[in-house]
Amino acid sequence: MIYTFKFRPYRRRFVRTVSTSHGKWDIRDGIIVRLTDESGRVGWGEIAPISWFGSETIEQALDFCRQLPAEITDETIFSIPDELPACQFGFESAQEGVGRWGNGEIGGTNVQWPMPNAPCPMPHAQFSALLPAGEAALNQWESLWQQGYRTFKWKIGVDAIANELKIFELLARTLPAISKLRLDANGGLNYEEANLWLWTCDNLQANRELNPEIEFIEQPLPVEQFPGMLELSMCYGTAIALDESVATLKQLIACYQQGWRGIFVIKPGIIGSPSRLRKFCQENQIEAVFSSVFESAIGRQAALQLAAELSQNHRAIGFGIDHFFEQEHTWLQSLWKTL
Ligand SMILES: O=C(O)CCC(=O)c1ccccc1C(=O)O
Ligand SMILES: [Mg+2]
Repeated sequence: MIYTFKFRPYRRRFVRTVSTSHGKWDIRDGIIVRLTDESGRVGWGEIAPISWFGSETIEQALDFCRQLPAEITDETIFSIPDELPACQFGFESAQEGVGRWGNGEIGGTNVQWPMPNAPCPMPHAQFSALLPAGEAALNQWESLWQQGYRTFKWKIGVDAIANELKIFELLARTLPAISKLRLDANGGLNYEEANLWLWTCDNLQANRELNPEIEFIEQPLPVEQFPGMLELSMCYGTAIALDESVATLKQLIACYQQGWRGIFVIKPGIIGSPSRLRKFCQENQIEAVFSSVFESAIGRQAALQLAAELSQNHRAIGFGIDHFFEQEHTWLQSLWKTL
């Protein structure tokens, strides 16, 4: 199959700054990809790298798109190197999506426009909502609760541990006991701090009827300290989820082979080839939690499709939708006009 290929870089500002142990993040840079097959059917894809997380940079992704010819084939798509995992995802999901996008009308013309024709592929999905870091979490959870969220994620390893433990205690006391809380350190703790967090969580779980369930701590230690996380996972009742350590499929397979049987956070947007992820998940039963990379509705559609196919558990998926960017719909429409 031959496809006409077009792409368009974008830049969007988050409604609220995202704070992690890596610092502040205000702007999401990405690339929208459009493939048109010989019969005129269109497929949309999104490349949304996070280089500090282990994917290629936006510049590398742009260089790759720029050197491609105006017509590409399946072979082009399936031979994108592993060094460009966000590109593998963007192109492969665009290719898989050819013909699956809805018709709409913009300015009186009928178009295959970049909105999914199916609603969310997970009608009964439970989504997790990201709380703001620090004390702001204490004022924010309630409006998210009213929107229907029951699982929350709070970033730790951003401020001094003593301050965060105080806020955590307040947060745990305020959140309804039927809610779930995930803590995400983004690799920002040292071994002692990770022990202290896990110990605190275990203690809190001794009073389960009074407190929310602490579902897991995500990536407590830096990627290089895999043995430390393996050890910690055997010492506490509170679970550990690997995230940065399993950013790409190659890393995920390496952690699995080194004996990790805890939770794997899968960010489809940067993991690499969706078809190879599918194959791995079908051959190996892993406990996966799917999560966003703050992509637009285009990348989200493909990521949720994969989550629907591959997650075989009760865990909420980390796509706090509709509160990261403003005016998604308008943005998508204007984007269509330029492609
Ligand atoms: O996983 C979620 O619940 C939301 C997404 C999220 O936290 C995230 C989004 C972009 C980059 C890194 C991360 C992260 O999990 O560390
Ligand atoms: Mg994380």
